[in-house]
Amino acid sequence: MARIVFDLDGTLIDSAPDIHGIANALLTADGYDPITLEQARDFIGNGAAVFVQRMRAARGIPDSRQERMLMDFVANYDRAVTLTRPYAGVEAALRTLRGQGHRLGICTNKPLRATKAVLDHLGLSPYFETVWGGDSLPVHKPDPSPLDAAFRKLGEGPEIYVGDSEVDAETAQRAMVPFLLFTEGYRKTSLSMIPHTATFSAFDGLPDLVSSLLAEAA
Ligand SMILES: O=C(O)COP(=O)(O)O
Ligand SMILES: [Mg+2]
Repeated sequence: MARIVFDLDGTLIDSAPDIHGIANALLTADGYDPITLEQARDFIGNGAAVFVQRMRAARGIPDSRQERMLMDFVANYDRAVTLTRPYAGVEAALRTLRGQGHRLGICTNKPLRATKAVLDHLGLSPYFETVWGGDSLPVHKPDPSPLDAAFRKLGEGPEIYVGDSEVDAETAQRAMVPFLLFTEGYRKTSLSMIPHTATFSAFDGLPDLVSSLLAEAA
């Protein structure tokens, strides 16, 4: 049985529409033009503070506004769940993996409260024994500490990290764990630029991919 840890945004859930919504509420309240959904998607992956920095850069908003905008962004984040959907086949894949005895966790750069709120809203919380957010520790991905911590909580057994981005690939490398790259998320570069053990484009293929990876390693 393996310990399998998942990234969240762009991996298990398509959350960009909700994050786009909070971003534009902040921008328009201050008289700035909204950003596009593509921009919002591109800004996700390094946590809330970097998202707000990238959003400000796109609209020429001075650094002095960072702290206030980040506070407002995070304050609205827990309620930003209504437009978010799991990718096709996610829940069935999680159920299968759990049924096979694997132990599952989350390691995301999303703030922990917002992470728990969206997992609860989508009914996905029961699948995960441990959840680590971007603010669970003083450091976040690509620092491997939260990923290491998630694996420690899941006990013993082979480790696998599943994610969608350059940040996740670097985190897995630094933690020295195999990395499965979901190709349909929010990555910014081509697959060949992102170190990975294997890729997958649909969740119905994930349980078999995990089985073959574990068989190879055995
Ligand atoms: O950047 C974020 O806030 C979250 O992104 P992640 O779930 O892909 O780590
Ligand atoms: Mg991601």
